Amino acid sequence: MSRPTDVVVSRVLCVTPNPAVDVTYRVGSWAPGASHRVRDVLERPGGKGVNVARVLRVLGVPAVVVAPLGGPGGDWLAAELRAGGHAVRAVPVAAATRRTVTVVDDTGAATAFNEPGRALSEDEWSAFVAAVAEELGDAVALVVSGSLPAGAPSDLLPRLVAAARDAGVPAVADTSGPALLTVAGAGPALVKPNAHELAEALPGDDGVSGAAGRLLALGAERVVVSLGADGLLGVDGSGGSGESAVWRVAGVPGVAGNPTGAGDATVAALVRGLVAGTPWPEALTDAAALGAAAVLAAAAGEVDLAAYERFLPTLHAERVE
Ligand SMILES: O=P(O)(O)OC[C@@]1(O)O[C@H](CO)[C@@H](O)[C@@H]1O
Repeated sequence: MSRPTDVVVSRVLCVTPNPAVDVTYRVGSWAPGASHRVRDVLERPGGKGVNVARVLRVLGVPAVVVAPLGGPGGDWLAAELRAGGHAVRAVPVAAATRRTVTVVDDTGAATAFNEPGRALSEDEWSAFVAAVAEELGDAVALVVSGSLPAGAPSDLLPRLVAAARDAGVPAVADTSGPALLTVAGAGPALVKPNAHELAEALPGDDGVSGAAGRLLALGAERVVVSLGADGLLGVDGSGGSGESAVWRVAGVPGVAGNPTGAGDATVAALVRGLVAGTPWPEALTDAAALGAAAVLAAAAGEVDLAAYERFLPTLHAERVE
C-alpha cells in the first residue's frame, strides 16, 4: 500500500478554540465519593487541535497551533509547545486557560473531567478569527478541533470554514454538540465526530451511517466517525446517483491503553491524507492505524509509531454500503 509519509507539505493550521492544560492522574483504582492518593501526575499542552498538531509533528508534517491563551496555564501551554519545537500563534485573552483531568486506573480505564472553558469577550473572538485568517495565507489545510468555550459566537466555526474557502484551503472539523451541525452546514472538506458525539448531535434510529449521511446532507463533503476499539466509518457522496458510499475499517484487536487523544491522531492522519491526495480507502486505513497506535501512547497527542507500522498492513477499508 502506498503511504503519504514522503509528501512535503506546507503548514497545517491547527485551530483550538478551547485549549486546555491536560492533567492525567494515575491511580490504582478509584470510586465516586472516596478520597484517593494520585500515584503520578502528567501535565501536557492539550485541547484537540493542540493534540492534532503534536501528532502531525511526530509524522513530520509542519503545523501551527492557533489558540486563545490566558493566565499562567495559557503561558505555560505556549511555552511548553514552543520548547517542543511547535509554531504557536497565541491570541492573548484575559480568561485563564482551562484544565482537563483524566483519571487512569490500573485497569487502563480513562475517566475524563473536561472544564467548560471560560468565556472570551467579543473583541477577543474577533482577534482570534483575524489571527486564523492571517495564518491561512501560509497554510495547506485548516483543522478546527474541540469544544467551544461558553458564550462563543454561534457562527464562529462557519466563519473559520468560510475564511478557509476564501483562502483556497480545505477545512477539517472535529467538534461536538450544536457546533457539529453548524460547522457541517458551512461545507467543510471533512468532519470527524466520534459515535457518541454523532448520536448526541443527531439522535435517530438510522444508525451511524444514517446519521453521518445527515451530516453530508447538511454540507460536509466527507464524514469520518471514529468508533473507538471498533475502528472507523468513512462516508462520502461518491455512491452514484447522489447516494452516499460507506467504508468501514475494523479496529485492531486487543489494543488496550489510554484512548484519550486517539480521535486527534485519527484527524491528523486524515488531514495528512487530504493534503497528500491519498485515495480515500487508504487514508481511512491510515487514520484507523494511527488512532489505534495513539491508544498505546501514554498521553493524548502522542502515538506509538512502532505500533502504527505494525497495525497498518493488518487493516483495510471495506465498502459496506
Ligand atoms: O472538551 P473538548 O474540547 O471536547 O476536549 C478536550 C480534550 O479532552 O480532548 C483531548 C482529547 O481528544 C484532550 O487533550 C483535551 O483536553
